[in-house]
Amino acid sequence: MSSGLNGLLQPLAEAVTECGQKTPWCSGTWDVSPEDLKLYFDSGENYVRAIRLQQATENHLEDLVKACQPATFGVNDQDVLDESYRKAGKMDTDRFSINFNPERLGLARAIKDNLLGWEDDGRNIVLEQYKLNVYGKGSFFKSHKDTPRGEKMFGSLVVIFPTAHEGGALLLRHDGQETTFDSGKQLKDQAAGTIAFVAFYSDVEHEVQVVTAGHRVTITYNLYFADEKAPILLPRTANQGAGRFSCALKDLLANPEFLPKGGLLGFGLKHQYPLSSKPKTDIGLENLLTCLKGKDAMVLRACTELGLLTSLKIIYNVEFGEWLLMCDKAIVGLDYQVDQVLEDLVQYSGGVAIWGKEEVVEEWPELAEKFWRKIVKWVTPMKSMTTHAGQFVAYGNQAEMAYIYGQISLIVEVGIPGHREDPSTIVPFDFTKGRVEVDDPDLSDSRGYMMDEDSD
Ligand SMILES: O=C(O)CCC(=O)C(=O)O
Ligand SMILES: [Fe+2]
Repeated sequence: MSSGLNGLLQPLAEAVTECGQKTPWCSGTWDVSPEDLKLYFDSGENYVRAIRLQQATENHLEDLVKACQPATFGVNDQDVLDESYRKAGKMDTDRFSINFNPERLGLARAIKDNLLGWEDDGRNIVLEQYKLNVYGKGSFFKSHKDTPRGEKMFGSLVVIFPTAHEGGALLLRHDGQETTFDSGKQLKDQAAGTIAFVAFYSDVEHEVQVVTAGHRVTITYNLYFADEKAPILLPRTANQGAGRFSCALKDLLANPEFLPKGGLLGFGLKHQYPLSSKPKTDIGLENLLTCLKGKDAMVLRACTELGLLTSLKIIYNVEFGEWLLMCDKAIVGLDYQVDQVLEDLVQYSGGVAIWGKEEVVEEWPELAEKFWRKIVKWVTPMKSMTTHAGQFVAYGNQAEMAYIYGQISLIVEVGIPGHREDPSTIVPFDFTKGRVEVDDPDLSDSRGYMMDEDSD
């Protein structure tokens, strides 16, 4: 029976895979006027200096280096200066000023269109100037993810100014995809009034390779979704993949053999999203529905358009992989060493068990009877997290742990044939009636609550 269902889900799963081809970054060069490249900065000696970046000499740039402070980075909530991990100069926004404005120059618009695929969409993004950095000879920044600064933050923009440099390429990695952007080479043969830029989603791991000559001067921006009232911010451009997914889903819902008793479909999201890490906060995941990226947004849009009820959930892998628990919010601040973790989590988070390990369920059927309330059919592999905080070290560009990246799943409620958009028609799962339709999940992808943002 379950293999029949798996067979029916195959075209849907393939359609999602196909939509994932778009890269989670975009890059290029942009022409600007000489006036945009005039940088004013606090020399640290009670006067302000100005340099024209497009014609700055090595001496000018050395003055800029002297006015910078060594760049630190965040390891969990500690601000760390460690020049074996990050060697660069930084200047905070209150110490410099520049005419260059990505919104006025149309760069913000291009990023919205390219990274998010939001051409024709009236809604918007907001850029926040974050820091100026100077990477002189020997400077670098090892692999990290930019620290999330709120649910609405979805990415980063790095603008690289036309000062001659060699090395210092930016390496980007995400989910098996990888690219390198060598700004020194990109800018070398361009007119003096050209900048280079790279924008990427927040969960992209990246590193700056060693600068071997010259100075690489950058300004980084945090990218946010604008605060919109509309419930869903989604790409409007119907790309081919999205159309195919939508058709596959429509066909499936029309097929009476598909989930004859109704049920839950699960999509492990491709991207990670910022979750509040404040203990015992009651922040649900609904807000993140407006912040989905790339193909995650596409799946949500298609399901919503077909009238299906959707929600975001965190799947916790608890008690060393013995149970999977589906929760509406992130769980922070509980003592995870207690024996009764399953019961605690159900009580504090309103979670429900969606799977139990066979041996455990056989030994404690009363637990399964009490907690096992739902089953989920996964279209894209489930993304689960363990609740063991402190197991991983998070390397970010800032010491801040108000938000940490988490793995989230989209759950779609599918009613019985003819009433697909009515979740109340779903025949409740009853553990005592057997495990027939349950596949064992692949737990190999379970991650710690604090995501591992590897250091090498
Ligand atoms: O300069 C770059 O290309 C990236 C810098 C970076 O990753 C950061 O400041 O967090
Ligand atoms: Fe970064």
